[in-house]
Amino acid sequence: MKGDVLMAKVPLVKLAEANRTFAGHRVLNKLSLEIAHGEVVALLGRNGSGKSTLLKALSGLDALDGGTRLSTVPLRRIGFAPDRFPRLRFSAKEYLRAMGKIRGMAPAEADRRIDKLFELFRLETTTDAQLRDYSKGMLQKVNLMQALLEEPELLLLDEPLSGLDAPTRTELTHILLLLKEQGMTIVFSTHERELAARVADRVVQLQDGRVEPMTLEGEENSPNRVIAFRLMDAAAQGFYAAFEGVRQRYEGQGIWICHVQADRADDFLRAVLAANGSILSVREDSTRTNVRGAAYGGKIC
Ligand SMILES: Nc1ncnc2c1ncn2[C@@H]1O[C@H](COP(=O)(O)OP(=O)(O)OP(=O)(O)O)[C@@H](O)[C@H]1O
Repeated sequence: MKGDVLMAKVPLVKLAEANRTFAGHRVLNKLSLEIAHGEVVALLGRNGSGKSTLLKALSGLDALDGGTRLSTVPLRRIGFAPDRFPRLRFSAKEYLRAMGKIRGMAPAEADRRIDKLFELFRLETTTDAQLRDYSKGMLQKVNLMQALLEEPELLLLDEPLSGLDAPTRTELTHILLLLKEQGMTIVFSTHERELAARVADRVVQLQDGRVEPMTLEGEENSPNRVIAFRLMDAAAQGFYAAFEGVRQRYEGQGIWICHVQADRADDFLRAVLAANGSILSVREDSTRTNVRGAAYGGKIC
C-alpha cells in the first residue's frame, strides 16, 4: 500500500511549458501537464482545440516546438489508439500479428496476448473477414487491441467511443473501467462529459493552448466502496435491478465489480452473500484521490 501511494506521486509523463505550432497557429501554448502513475485523465475541449495534438505530445510521437517532455515510460510501453483507424486488407489477427512483429514481440508471446485481447473484446478469433469490411465498432475494438498489445504502462486514447452505437459504447466503457481497476494509467480525449465523469479520476479542459482542471456538474462526490465479487450468472441478472446505491458496475472473466454508495455497502455485501456470491475484496473508492488500488488479484490482460 505504501508503495502504491508513493507510485501515485511519481509522474509517468510530464509536459512543461510545451509548445506546438502548425502553420503559424499555436495549438499548445506553454502547456504544462503531469500524469501520475495509475491515474485516469479525461481531456475535454472543443473541436480543433488541440486534444489530438496533446495526446501525441504526451506519447512522444510528435516533437514539441518548445518546452520539455519527461517520461519514465519507454516508447514501446505506450499504447496509442488514434481517432481514425485504417480499413486495411488484413484480418484482425493478421494485422495484430504484424503489429506484434513490428514491435519486436516473439510470435508465441504475441499470439498469447492476441488471444487474450480477442477474449476481452469478445471478437470472433477465427473469422477471416478483413478490417475493411468490419463495422465501426469492431474496427474500434481492433484499434484499442493494438494499443494494448504490449501491456502498456500508459494508454492514450483519442475519442475512444466516438460514433459508436450504444451496446458497443457500453462494452468499451466497461473495458476502460476494468483497465482502470487494474491500475493502468490512461489519458483519453472525449467530447462526452458523461463518459469523463464516469471513467476519469481527473478531468482537464484544453482551451487556448493550455489545460485547466475541470469539475463536472452532477459528479458524485460522496464516498463509494468498490466491491469485487463472484456470482452465478443467472443470479446476477436480476441482482442489480433491485439494488439502490450501485453507481458503477462491470464484469470481466466472471468477476463483478460494483462501486456502491458507502452507506449502502453493508446491505449490498449481505445481498451478495444471500445470493450465494463470494466477496473477493472491498476497498475505499480511491478515484477522487488518484491513489492506485488493486481491486482483485486477477489480470484481465
Ligand atoms: N499535422 C498537422 N498539420 C497541420 N495542422 C494540424 C496538424 N495537426 C493538427 N493541426 C491543427 O491543429 C489544430 C488542433 O487539431 P487537433 O486535431 O489536435 O484538435 P482536436 O481538439 O483533437 O480536434 P477534434 O475534436 O476535432 O478531433 C487544428 O486547427 C488542426 O487543423
